Amino acid sequence: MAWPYVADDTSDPLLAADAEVWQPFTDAVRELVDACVQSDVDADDVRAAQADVEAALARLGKARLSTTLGQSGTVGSRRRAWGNPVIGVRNPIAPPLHVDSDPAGRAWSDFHLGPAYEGPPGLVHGGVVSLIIDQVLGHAVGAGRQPAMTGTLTIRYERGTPLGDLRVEAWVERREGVKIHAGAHVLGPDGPTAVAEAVFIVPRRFRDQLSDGIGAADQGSTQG
Ligand SMILES: CCCCCCCC(=O)SCCNC(=O)CCNC(=O)[C@H](O)C(C)(C)COP(=O)(O)OP(=O)(O)OC[C@H]1O[C@@H](n2cnc3c(N)ncnc32)[C@H](O)[C@@H]1OP(=O)(O)O
Repeated sequence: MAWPYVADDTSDPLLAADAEVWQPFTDAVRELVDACVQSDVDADDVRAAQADVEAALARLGKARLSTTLGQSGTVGSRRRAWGNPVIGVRNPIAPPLHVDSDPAGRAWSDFHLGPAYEGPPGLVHGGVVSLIIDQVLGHAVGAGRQPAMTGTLTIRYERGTPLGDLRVEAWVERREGVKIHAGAHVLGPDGPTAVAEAVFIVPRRFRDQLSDGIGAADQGSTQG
């Protein structure tokens, strides 16, 4: 089965101009989400703000994309990730994370999670921890330029992850044919809060793209 991408030949300057428009808007909506969980104004102000939001929704609803953002670009298009819930330029649900990676199969990000991500009191929701780990593992595995999807993700929550400034690190451990074994952890002020093991799988539909050598076990390297 082919990926459901629609051809997107938007030029880089047009993409950059589009990002300049959407980035500040998305930041403002993210602040709106924060205000939604933190504001302590009275009922009249809440109702007035609701009317303002509904007016904005009417304006934005005048035109809609015919596909999701992820489906709207070719494989190389940066716009594909704009709707991503961890890193997306156009997704206010995303914290967002800026993820760095290197070709050796490591990825990392320093990020901040506020009250919109709370699970237990003062702590990050476990599903959000998992979301972030999965994404950054994807960057570590993807740094080897290998299309692969999370097959199995196991997380041990060592202790609560406090809201605030955090770091996530992920790394490829080894390859076994179409399986890529990887690890990750989230670091809080007092050390690791969650530790993960994952198996990524090169999907059947991408296997004909396997470069020579990846088919054999290749311990400790993401280079293919
Ligand atoms: C920019 C970065 C973005 C990153 C985003 C973060 C990454 C993600 O969240 S991806 C989304 C979440 N993951 C998914 O939706 C995956 C859903 N699952 C699938 O699509 C498929 O089951 C898939 C691709 C994992 C495997 O399917 P398929 O390619 O048909 O595998 P298949 O040929 O049956 O099996 C190949 C090998 O993998 C193993 N395997 C298959 N599925 C799994 C699995 N889920 N876990 C572990 N091993 C598996 C098989 O046992 C087999 O091993 P062996 O060769 O030793 O017998």
